[in-house]
Amino acid sequence: MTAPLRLGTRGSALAMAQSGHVADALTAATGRPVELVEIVTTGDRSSEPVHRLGVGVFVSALRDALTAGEIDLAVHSYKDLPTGEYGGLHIAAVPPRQDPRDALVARDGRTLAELPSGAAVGTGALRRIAQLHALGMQLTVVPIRGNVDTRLSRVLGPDADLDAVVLARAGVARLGRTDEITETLDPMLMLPAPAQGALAVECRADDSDLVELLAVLDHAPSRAAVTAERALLATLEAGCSAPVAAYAEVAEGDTGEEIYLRGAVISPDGTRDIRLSRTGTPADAAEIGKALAAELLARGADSILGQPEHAGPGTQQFGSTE
Ligand SMILES: NCc1[nH]cc(CCC(=O)O)c1CC(=O)O
Repeated sequence: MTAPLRLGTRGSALAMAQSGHVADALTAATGRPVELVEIVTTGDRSSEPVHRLGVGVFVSALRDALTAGEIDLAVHSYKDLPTGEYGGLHIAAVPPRQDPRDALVARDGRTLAELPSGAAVGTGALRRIAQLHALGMQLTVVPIRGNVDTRLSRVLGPDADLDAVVLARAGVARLGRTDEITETLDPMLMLPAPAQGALAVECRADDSDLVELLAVLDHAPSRAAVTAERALLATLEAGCSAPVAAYAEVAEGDTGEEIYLRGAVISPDGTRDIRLSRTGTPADAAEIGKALAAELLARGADSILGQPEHAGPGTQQFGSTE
């Protein structure tokens, strides 16, 4: 009998759901048994706000375990991965992406437009804070952190203290709680984070049998979309944590597959808001992302990104602040 593949995962409900989903898909496609191995990360142990820690802390323990050979593969929320290359590891599959949009969970089933003036809306990511401010509504934006259940309890629990929270629809869906969503936010208003809703299945680059095996889980349109969004982020990043949003859609056009990429850079107070888009073919995903980033910079994104007060200590080496 073949030894089970060891899939390293964080212990959070979200990570377990994602890892379990990939493990099942892999077994279904290849017949190989997969065992989940829980890895505790620095991020799980800390109570610091995520925008200070950088989400890279959730990732590095899994990558260390992969490098050390303690596990064979790891499943990450793609948007949590730093944009830089990680030596010796390879993203062998990007499975079909979930709905990448953000979601509102509000009291009394309210939508964004129905929130009362002064409503307290909780969210963690600077990207969401900035876009909530940019709406120009009379909202009180409250920075929050914690896992998806904790954030939902700020609205739904017995100790609820907020009128609404904004979070990734995919995370809520993976926990089976889509019924709690009162509005899925239009990307025109709330452009998602680069790679939101996508997973990355990673293994050692020299584990060629596994690289080949995991390819069955790869979904080309999802990979192209994520490639465009992350190329945009990487180009803009330059060691800064200002709010960057990007969303690529891949669809069948008149002349074959087309990719439509939207990108935005918004100042945290919402007063400066630069949004642009670009289309092309999925094969050119990375170039489209870089080109759109360059256009954003040319339209003034550099002056938003360059403001040092937006780069918290310790955030330099981490891409996403989601
Ligand atoms: N911020 C952390 C995080 N990382 C991945 C997800 C779930 C959604 C996804 O896979 O993109 C979430 C929760 C959220 O942003 O609400």
